[in-house]
Amino acid sequence: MYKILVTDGISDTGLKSLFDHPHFVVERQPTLPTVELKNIIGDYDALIVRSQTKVTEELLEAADKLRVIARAGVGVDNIDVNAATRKGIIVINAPGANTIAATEHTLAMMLSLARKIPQAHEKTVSGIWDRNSFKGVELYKKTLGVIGMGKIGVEVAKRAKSFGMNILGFDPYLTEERANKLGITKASLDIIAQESDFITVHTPLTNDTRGLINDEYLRKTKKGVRFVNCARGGIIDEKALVRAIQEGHVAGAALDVFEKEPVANPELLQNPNIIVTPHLGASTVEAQEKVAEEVSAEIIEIFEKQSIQNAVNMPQMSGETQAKLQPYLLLGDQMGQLVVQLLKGNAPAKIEINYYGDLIGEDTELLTRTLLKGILSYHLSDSVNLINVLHLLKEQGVSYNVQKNATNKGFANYMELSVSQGKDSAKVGATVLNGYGARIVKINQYRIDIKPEKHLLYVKHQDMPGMIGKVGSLLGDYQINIGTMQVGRTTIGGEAIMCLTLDKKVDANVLRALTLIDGLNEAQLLELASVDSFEAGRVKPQKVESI
Ligand SMILES: NC(=O)C1=CN([C@@H]2O[C@H](COP(=O)(O)OP(=O)(O)OC[C@H]3O[C@@H](n4cnc5c(N)ncnc54)[C@H](O)[C@@H]3O)[C@@H](O)[C@H]2O)C=CC1
Ligand SMILES: O=C(O)C(=O)COP(=O)(O)O
Repeated sequence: MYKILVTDGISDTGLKSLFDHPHFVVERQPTLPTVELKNIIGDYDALIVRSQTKVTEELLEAADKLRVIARAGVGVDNIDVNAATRKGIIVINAPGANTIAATEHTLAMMLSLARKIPQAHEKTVSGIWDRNSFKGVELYKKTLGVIGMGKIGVEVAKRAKSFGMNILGFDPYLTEERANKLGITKASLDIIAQESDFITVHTPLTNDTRGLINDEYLRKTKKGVRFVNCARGGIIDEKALVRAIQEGHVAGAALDVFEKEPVANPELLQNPNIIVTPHLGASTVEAQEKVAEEVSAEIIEIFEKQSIQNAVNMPQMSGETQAKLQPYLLLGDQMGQLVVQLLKGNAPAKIEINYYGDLIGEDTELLTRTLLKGILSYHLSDSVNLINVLHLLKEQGVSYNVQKNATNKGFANYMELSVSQGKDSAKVGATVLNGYGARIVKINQYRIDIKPEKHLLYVKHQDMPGMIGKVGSLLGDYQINIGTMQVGRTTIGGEAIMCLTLDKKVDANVLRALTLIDGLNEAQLLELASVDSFEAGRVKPQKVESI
């Protein structure tokens, strides 16, 4: 049973799939301060929040079971994503689910700003019929600068066009071609400043966008410009904005979001040219159902199927790519486990991953993380997962390098994983054979062909007659059934290897007895996590014995 904690006001209808699911228990704590949240967070497997709950590093320190933080919305600036990543916690959001709500709110704010609707409403309900103080301006034929042409920016631009506005768009990802298709003009920030009558921001709050609209930028803007911010407080520097409005350079602003929420700054709240709403951009019935539905569905997928769609701290990839990579993921994890065991207890200092064949055309980031996790999980156990593996690798000072090779290794697809520590090194090569499944086809310098199974016996011996029989009969004496056996050698009569799949684990006595066979130099038991225990996030390999 997985326990889900829901803080902030999240739609019951949207959470229905979780409420109805037999494997999940949902508990609500909508108003708990962070300090108290810290006392209970240790009990939960997943946390669902909106923008109000601050998911800090301190809170996460107490979150020992937490595997998923779900943001029922878009912006994750209230979540310490780095701290979550270090702890191996997946952070997901619901991109797109509130796009229309935020878009419509932006348009509502722009129209309200242009026609002073909130000010006029307030006066009218107070009993004063004032038809002189609220002369507005039209949007028609005005220029709107849209900074951040992502999902919301684009929808705002489309709707503003229907008001007869001329649109200038700025976004590092906006191409000329896309701008033409949207019927807008791709512009620089400076051109937007010089030409816009209205400027609306739709970027996330990042180090780059904090204070993007500051004193210096405001000085470049056209006199009488009006600003809308329904994205994040802090993108427009509030002090600079108030100054520019007081000086009469900026005509007004409509703000839904603030540097500090709830907003208390009287300079903003009492300025007659600034209209405000309390972070309502996503607050529609439809958007709230949709964000909650999306994160609920994803939480179920993550816990039940280990499939992740919208993680902000994991590589994003299409369903098609995920499906293509699926057969390689378990194999990749097993290769990692195998190669580190071949280093005999040493932790690798360097890791080399090489992809060949069909794999070079794929987005292999997830596969790379899986291979690396397989390696690290041997020493770090289940504290390592696909989320924190790169961070842990860095922390351990292990370097890794990935190469995609155009050369062919004789297989339609092939991956090779090499690890080294000082003068010790180990290598495992593997492929997925169409119709036959995963195969380990190389161990160190030896070519072999084995299906990865839970218990493997790796033997180094002299290449001479009778060795296979001796190993086979000794294992038989101990009632150990052999599934498959493969031998490999590089020169006749030189050192050779045997790799056997066994039906059960062999103990140290058997390994010792094997090394007493004349000509047998080394026997090592290799253990792989079974298919059943493979989860995208966690694999628990056993430590190996080797003689
Ligand atoms: N007021 C509210 O209740 C809501 C606020 N939001 C906020 O709106 C913002 C935009 O959301 P979406 O459009 O869904 O996100 P999105 O990810 O689709 O778009 C963001 C765009 O900003 C662009 N960008 C990033 N840095 C930039 C920079 N320095 N200059 C120009 N563009 C830059 C990105 O390239 C991207 O295209 C987010 O901050 C989100 O949190 C979203 C929903 C509701
Ligand atoms: O989705 C976003 O980024 C929002 O800002 C919406 O915030 P909320 O979920 O309404 O607290």
